[in-house]
Amino acid sequence: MHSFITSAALVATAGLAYAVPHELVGRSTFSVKQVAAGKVLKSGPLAMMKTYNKYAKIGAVAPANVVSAAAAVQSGQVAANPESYDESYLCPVTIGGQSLNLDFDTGSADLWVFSTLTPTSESTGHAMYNPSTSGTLKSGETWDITYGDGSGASGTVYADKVVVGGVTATSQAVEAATSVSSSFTSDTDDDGLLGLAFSSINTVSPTAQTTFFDTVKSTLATKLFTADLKKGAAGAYDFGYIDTSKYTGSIVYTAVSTSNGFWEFTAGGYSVGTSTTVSGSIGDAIADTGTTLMYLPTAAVTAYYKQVSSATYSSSQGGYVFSCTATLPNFNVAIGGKTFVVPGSYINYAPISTSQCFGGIQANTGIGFTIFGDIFLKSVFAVFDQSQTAPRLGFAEQ
Ligand SMILES: CNCc1ccc(Oc2cccnc2)o1
Repeated sequence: MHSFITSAALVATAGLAYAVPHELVGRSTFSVKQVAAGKVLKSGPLAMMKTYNKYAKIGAVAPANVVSAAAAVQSGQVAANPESYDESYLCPVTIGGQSLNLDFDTGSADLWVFSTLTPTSESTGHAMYNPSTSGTLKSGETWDITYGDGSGASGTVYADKVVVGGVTATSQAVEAATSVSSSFTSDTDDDGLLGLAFSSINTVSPTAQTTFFDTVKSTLATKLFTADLKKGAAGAYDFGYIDTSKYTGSIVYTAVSTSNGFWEFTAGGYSVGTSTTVSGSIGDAIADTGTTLMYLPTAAVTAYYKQVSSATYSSSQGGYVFSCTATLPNFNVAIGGKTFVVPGSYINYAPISTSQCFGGIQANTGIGFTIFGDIFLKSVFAVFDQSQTAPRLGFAEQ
């Protein structure tokens, strides 16, 4: 049981003079936020530091052990800056004190970067990690990754200090690229990826490495991170806490299966536009910040574009396209018993000609599961939560 009285008592026993907090003088009753018995908040030292800081002006000084205990508890926030058309979101990260912009990807588990080991013909225009400054080679370890869009990279592995929004991994596996595919070379905003899926799908061989989140999670105030992506504007990833100002209503949680290494869950019924007819269930899906679009079961895709008169499947473009002047219906999906709305305007992804636009909803044919990519995630506030006995996903309206 953690309560204000306890903290005040602690201040008293610490032999410190303290005035009765002014907001309590003369009051006979006050309420204190209770924490369920037995739920030990990792952020107890943080709470104490806040008390000491609050009364520093009247001389309260935190004992050294409280300072160090609080320092061991981390949390932080990093901006998620959209590329054009929100193709991906890039976040500033320092590696061995060197700054790179990385694509945070909840659909993969490798932290890899352009490096001084990448051929110049493949790395021109990118920030590069130089492992010789402070990196420690993980001898004999290599990596090789291929993504759903066919892009990929490979290389060798170092250990170095990685800082994300003030959260520090003192010895994080940093995968330095010795080869990258053309779509990475040409995307000069993107200096690599920071995987946030489960470490079971990390590609380093012979010794799989932990993701940045798995490396730091035991030091976080709460073992979770949140994604607050936005349409055409900077959002943020928060590590170690939930910022309640970033969403409206309540967060609903849904169970996660980790057997494929993804943040995999079961999405419920869907509907198109204002129609309330639930047209069946979406089913098995992953929450993937590293995928730009939504890839849904063909039945849902057909139902959606049936309501867009100019829509047609373009085999040359490899997806559904429609007139850029089309008024698109919302796409609604139930998760954890709550219906989330993807605004129709979010589903006009980008122009492909003077008159045709490419759909933000496409079919999951050949993928094997549904992907809720950035088109969905920028419509919600998402919680990637390992603070409970089993991992779970949380979603709220933003
Ligand atoms: C667009 N191709 C290059 C590129 C940027 C980010 C990624 O990585 C991906 C691609 C698809 C799914 N998940 C991560 O590839």
